[in-house]
Amino acid sequence: MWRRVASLSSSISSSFLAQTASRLNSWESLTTGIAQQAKGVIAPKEKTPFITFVLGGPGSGKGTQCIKIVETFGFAHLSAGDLLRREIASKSADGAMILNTIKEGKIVPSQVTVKLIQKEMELSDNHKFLIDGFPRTEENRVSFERIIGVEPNVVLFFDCPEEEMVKRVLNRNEGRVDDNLETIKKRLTVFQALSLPVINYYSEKGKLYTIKAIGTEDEIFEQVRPIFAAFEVCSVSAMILSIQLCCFFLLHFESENLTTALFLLNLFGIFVMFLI
Ligand SMILES: Nc1ncnc2c1ncn2[C@@H]1O[C@H](COP(=O)(O)OP(=O)(O)OP(=O)(O)O)[C@@H](O)[C@H]1O
Ligand SMILES: O=c1ccn([C@@H]2O[C@H](COP(=O)(O)O)[C@@H](O)[C@H]2O)c(=O)[nH]1
Ligand SMILES: [Mg+2]
Repeated sequence: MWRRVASLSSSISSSFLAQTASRLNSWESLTTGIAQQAKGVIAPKEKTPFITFVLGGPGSGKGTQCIKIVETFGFAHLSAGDLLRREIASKSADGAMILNTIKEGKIVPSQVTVKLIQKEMELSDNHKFLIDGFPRTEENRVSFERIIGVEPNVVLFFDCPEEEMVKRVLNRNEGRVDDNLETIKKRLTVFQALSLPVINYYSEKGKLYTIKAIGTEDEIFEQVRPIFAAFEVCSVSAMILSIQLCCFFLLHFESENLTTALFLLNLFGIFVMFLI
C-alpha cells in the first residue's frame, strides 16, 4: 500500500500540489511514528514510508551515527553493505560475485542491492527507514526509484577529510575484507567518481543535509539531531493545529454543515503546512 501512495506522489512531483503532498506525507509519516512509538504498537504497512539515505565516504561514520539516530528517533537501519555481507556469509548464488566486488572496492549491480533493500523494507514493521551507504551511484539511485517507487525525504551526507577516513577504516578492526590500504584507495576513487554525483543531485533537489563529520561521535550527532527533531516538531505542530481547527469548525457550524467544515479545515491545514 505504501508503494502505491508513494508512486502517486512522485508522479506529480513537479507541481505545487506534489510539494505540498510530499510535505504532508513526511509529517504524517513522522507523526504516526511518534504516536506509535509512544504506545508501543507496530506500524501497519499502509503508512507512507519516511526514507533517509545516509551517504559519505568509507569510514566517514555513517554506521556509527545511524545507531544513534535509531536510538533517538526510532528508525529501522538498513545498511546496504551489511545486507551484501550477509549474502556472502549465507553463501547465496550472488555471494562469490559480491565478495569479489567488495574486495575490489567496486559497486555491486543495482538490481542485487535494491532487491535486498526491498525485501528488508517489506519485512520491517517500521515505516521510517535509514538506508545506510546507498545509493552509491546514479544508476543505484534510478534503480531504487524505479523498483521501490519512492524518493527519499531526507539525504544525509557525512563530509569527512580523506586522511581521517583512512585512519578510521584502518583502525576499525572488524575483520572486513575491504579494510586495507589498497582497497580503501580504490573505494575513495569510486566515491569521488560515482557517489559524489548522487550527493550533488540531492543537493540540487534541496534534500541534502551536510554534516561536518569530524570531532567526537557525540559532537557529530549534535549536528544530526536537529534535522530529525525539526521534522518531528513540524508534524506535532500540524497535528495540534488540525485538532484545534477541527474543534473550532465543529462549534462554529454546530455540526449542521459538517462536510463543508471538514473541507475548509483540510484546505486550511494544507495551506498552513505548506507555509511551515
Ligand atoms: N567521530 C568519530 N571519531 C573517531 N572515530 C570514529 C568516529 N565515528 C566513527 N568512528 C570509528 O570509525 C570507524 C568507521 O566508522 P563507521 O563504520 O561508522 O563508518 P562508515 O561510514 O559506516 O564506513 P563504511 O562505509 O566503511 O561502512 C569505526 O571504527 C568507528 O568506530
Ligand atoms: O549499495 C552498496 C553498498 C555497498 N556496496 C559494496 O559494499 C562495500 C562496503 O559497503 P559499506 O557501506 O562501506 O559497508 C562497498 O565498498 C561496495 O563494494 C555496494 O556495492 N553497493
Ligand atoms: Mg558502514
